[in-house]
Amino acid sequence: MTAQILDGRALSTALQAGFADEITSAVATGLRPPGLAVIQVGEDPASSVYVANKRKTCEKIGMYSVSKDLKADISQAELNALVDEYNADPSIDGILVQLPLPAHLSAAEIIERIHPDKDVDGFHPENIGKLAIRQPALRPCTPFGVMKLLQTAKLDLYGMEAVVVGASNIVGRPMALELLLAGATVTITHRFTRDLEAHVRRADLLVVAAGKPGLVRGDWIKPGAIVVDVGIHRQEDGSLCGDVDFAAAAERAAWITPVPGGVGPMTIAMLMHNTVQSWRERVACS
Ligand SMILES: Nc1nc2c(c(=O)[nH]1)N[C@@H](CN(C=O)c1ccc(C(=O)N[C@@H](CCC(=O)O)C(=O)O)cc1)CN2
Ligand SMILES: [Mg+2]
Repeated sequence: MTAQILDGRALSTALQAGFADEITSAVATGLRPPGLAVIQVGEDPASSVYVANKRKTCEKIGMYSVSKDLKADISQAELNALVDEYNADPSIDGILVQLPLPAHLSAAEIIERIHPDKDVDGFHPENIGKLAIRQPALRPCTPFGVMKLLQTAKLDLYGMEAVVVGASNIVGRPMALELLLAGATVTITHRFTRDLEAHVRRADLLVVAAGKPGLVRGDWIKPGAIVVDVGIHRQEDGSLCGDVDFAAAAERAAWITPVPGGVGPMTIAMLMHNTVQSWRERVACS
């Protein structure tokens, strides 16, 4: 078997075209465009690539974006004050602080500081709580993007054995909540899981977000499974790879996401989705 590709790059491009049309039409009628504030602290090279992609995408679809590149030694109080400014700014619909932050800063504190209605990353406890109890919310972009990819491929997850590898606040945990909402039977594995291979072997749907290149071997994949790889690692030759041995996994899986071109571009598409959603609600109320 050779797996069909879940093409996140193509879907992201299509979604962006839809947002661009909506924004162009709204602006033509005199409405302001959606506004996104993108904050980066320090110069982590991978973060700089992602932040540049986010800013470029805003420009491409006609979204207003403000960029703040802050020195790595900025204080928590200064960062909080900047978020307060954007919380109060009526031209801004979404605020994102790129993670990870330097060690002296608290991600939890800054995430809670962002107004839940402008939390386009969907990381605020209010938004995560709403996701957990099936209320409408701004949803974390990576898991939301994975769901959009699966829905677009018309993959019905109802009753499936879903295994999520990794329990981070930004991917693994909200991913498990999304899959539960979609009717899957969900297992989350993590660093204390005793027999990862046994869990992976019984997965009809496997989502791997462990941050370890090549962690999941191709021969662990259940024949016919859906494999979603959230990992991104730059190799010595400059190429990118995921947490799953792609070539071997693609021999057994029915569907698989590539790295690059799978989940990464969907994260950006859903960030645009969330910002447009926040903007729609704000302009409708103004
Ligand atoms: N505030 C946030 N920080 C982080 C998030 C997040 O959603 N919000 N997620 C990750 C990084 N991330 C988004 O910020 C992200 C990762 C990867 C991509 C992407 O487009 N990847 C491309 C390859 C890009 C490359 O050349 O390196 C792909 O997979 O095709 C976008 C966003 C952690 N931090
Ligand atoms: Mg609210």
